[in-house]
Amino acid sequence: MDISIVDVEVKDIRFPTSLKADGSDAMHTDPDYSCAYVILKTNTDIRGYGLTFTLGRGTEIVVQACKSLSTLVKNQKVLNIFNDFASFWRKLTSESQLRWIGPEKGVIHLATAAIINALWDMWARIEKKPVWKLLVDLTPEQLVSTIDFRYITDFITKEEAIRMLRNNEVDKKKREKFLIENGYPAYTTQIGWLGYSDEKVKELCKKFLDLGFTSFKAKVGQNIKDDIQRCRLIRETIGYENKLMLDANQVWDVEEAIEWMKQLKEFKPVWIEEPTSPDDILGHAKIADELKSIGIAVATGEMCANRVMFKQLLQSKAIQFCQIDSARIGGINEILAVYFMAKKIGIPVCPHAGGIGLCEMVQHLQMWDFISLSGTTTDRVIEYVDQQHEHFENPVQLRNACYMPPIAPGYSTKLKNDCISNYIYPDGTEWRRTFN
Ligand SMILES: C[C@H](O)[C@@H](O)[C@@H](O)[C@H](O)C(=O)O
Ligand SMILES: [Mg+2]
Repeated sequence: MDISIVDVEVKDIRFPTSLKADGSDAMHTDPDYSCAYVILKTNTDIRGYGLTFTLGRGTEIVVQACKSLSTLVKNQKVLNIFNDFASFWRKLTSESQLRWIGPEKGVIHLATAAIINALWDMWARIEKKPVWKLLVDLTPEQLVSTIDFRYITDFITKEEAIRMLRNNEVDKKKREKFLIENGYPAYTTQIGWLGYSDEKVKELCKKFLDLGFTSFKAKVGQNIKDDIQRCRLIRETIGYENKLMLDANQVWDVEEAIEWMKQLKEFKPVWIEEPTSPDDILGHAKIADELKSIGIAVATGEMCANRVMFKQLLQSKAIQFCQIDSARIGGINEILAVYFMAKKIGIPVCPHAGGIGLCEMVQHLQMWDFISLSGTTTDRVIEYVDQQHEHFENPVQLRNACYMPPIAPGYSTKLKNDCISNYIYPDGTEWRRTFN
């Protein structure tokens, strides 16, 4: 039947995570994990649920941006959108008045992600498949037709992307079976939030070792002495047979990043994440170049504005690990473009997750990548943080430190009704209690 979007609801959902320093890093010392949550209502029972991850006060601005963009979605026939998704995506990101406050970056692009994520959730619900399976089952032509290649054709073309998918079609079924049986490897950042005490860090390292984790990420960047002490503590607990990654969340200048990391080299971090401004492509390239000789790679992406920035980061070999974020750039359509570019240049994608709904979403994308595009998990892991999953109707499932493929239709983005009534800001029950 003809399904049309008749209404768009947008909600400001926040969790008081700063109270326990959950999620804290050198730059974001008191984050309240939050999201702008979008519900697309249709003339049928079918809905689409999407979100973008934000922090605290910023959420109200993203919510407003979602509302402004929603006029472009309202009264649309969903089949028209999905039959020519790239054109619809371009319409959303190119609206003549709204684009001025981007374009394709910042608040307006976060809002685009929330709406686009809701559309993919709806599409998967209509097809009665989880998003990863929807992506896997689309023909190469259909999948690539969802991507707007504007600004990246100098690096990758539609035809090349289709060819990449074709070349990998042979063993798709085998890989899907493998994934269903074994899941996809995860690493945890839970051990290393900057505001945690040493005792808590140690305790969490042990907890996640017991759960079978072999890769861990810790926050650094506020104070070198503390970093050395913290890294020593972590290495003493997890040993050198496990992997350690470090994350500075953009606090350093370029030279400072290089000097700081030289002082942490004895701890053998696999990568330093976000060593400097997310916009400084040449800066990242310089850091990567300088740290290569001491075996430390550079990773970034959670605040990379769009596919153009990713293109340049990849082209200039400024990163050795590409961290897509399901809520930062304009949703799945644009993220697929980044996966194709990363594949072309041979850089592994290790998604950023942890924030509200990010683990739930990125698992779908990385599973699609494994089955349909890269065909491997070598040098690839999905971030995992054990926070706020209980609020989702279909939360992530981990077994032996691996994400197990979601089964329920959709993008795993639907929040429970209770969660909304408790955490909607500022009137939710939990917030009223906190204020009192
Ligand atoms: C404020 C947030 O918790 C960030 O620190 C977090 O997303 C982090 O950069 C990460 O890589 O998980
Ligand atoms: Mg990070």
